[in-house]
Amino acid sequence: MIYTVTLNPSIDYIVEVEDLKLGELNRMTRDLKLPGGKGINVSRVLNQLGVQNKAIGFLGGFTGRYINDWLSKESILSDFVFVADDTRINIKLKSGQETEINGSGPIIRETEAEALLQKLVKLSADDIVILSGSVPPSLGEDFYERLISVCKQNKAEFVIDTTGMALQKALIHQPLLVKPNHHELAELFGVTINSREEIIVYGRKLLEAGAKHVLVSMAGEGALFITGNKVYHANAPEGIVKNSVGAGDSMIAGFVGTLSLTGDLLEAFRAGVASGSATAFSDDLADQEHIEQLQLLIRISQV
Ligand SMILES: Nc1ncnc2c1ncn2[C@@H]1O[C@H](COP(=O)(O)OP(=O)(O)O)[C@@H](O)[C@H]1O
Ligand SMILES: O=P(O)(O)OC[C@H]1O[C@](O)(COP(=O)(O)O)[C@@H](O)[C@@H]1O
Repeated sequence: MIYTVTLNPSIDYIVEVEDLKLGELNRMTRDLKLPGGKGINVSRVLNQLGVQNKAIGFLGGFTGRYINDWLSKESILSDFVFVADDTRINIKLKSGQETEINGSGPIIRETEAEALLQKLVKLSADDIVILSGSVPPSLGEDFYERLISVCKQNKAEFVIDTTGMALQKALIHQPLLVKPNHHELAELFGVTINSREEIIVYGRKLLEAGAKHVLVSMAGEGALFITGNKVYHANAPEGIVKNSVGAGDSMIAGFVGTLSLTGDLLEAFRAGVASGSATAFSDDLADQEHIEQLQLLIRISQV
């Protein structure tokens, strides 16, 4: 079974304003409320791909109920810990450019944190746990380490998609996959990256630090897949970008879901890129038909 863990879910409130004027009244031309948070996005795309999975994490208040109801309607298995405080609302403002304003998240008590860890005590070596997104400040920076240690004790594989120290500390525990975008990769090493060659240099450092496979996504430029001593590039298909929120999460879903079904790393890479692009070209996340269409347009070459 694949588990997705979203410590900090969100309602993504997508707002379109034609010509945003700061300090003035602006009227929305369109708005959309979607369940969000990285692991939840991964679960929704895995579901599209027909890959059984269970979403866990923390939900609270009216916003948490909205997300829970949405997941039930899509028949996604879930088992969240319900907390007293409201799940956050993240603003995704579209006005020419995409501007994101993400909340810090609700207060999580130690008893609630323990309840989440308890949901993973029966993991086995056949399971993959996808740990995604930011950590609400009240949980403490080491919470991913606590989750990883439960995965390791039960010999389950884990994937981690987060930033900064939490990602750095996870590498030694040999995650199945890490997927920074090229900006996050540069930030992680405190450098500026100007070329594909430099991305490969820093991507390889993540392998050396312990990751089993590394995907570096580059939005419209596609992605690099770094594994063993090989590096592959995949183009991103051409299309009209509607909403790239969740593109990275969709890529993780496509990769891990396909790897779990086929065991084929390059097919997983292809499905990952197609899923990311299908989401970028949609208002909501990618659907199965769109992912299948785009897979036909992806060329993978060894670098
Ligand atoms: N503008 C785009 N055109 C085509 N594909 C895109 C675009 N933006 C994202 N994607 C697809 O989604 C993947 C992940 O996107 P990216 O923006 O790099 O991740 P993140 O959401 O984590 O920042 C890319 O590798 C690509 O396949
Ligand atoms: O936990 P964080 O880092 O604040 O990110 C949460 C946000 O990331 C998203 O999961 C989208 O992530 P990606 O665009 O990187 O795939 C949104 O749904 C959500 O608002």
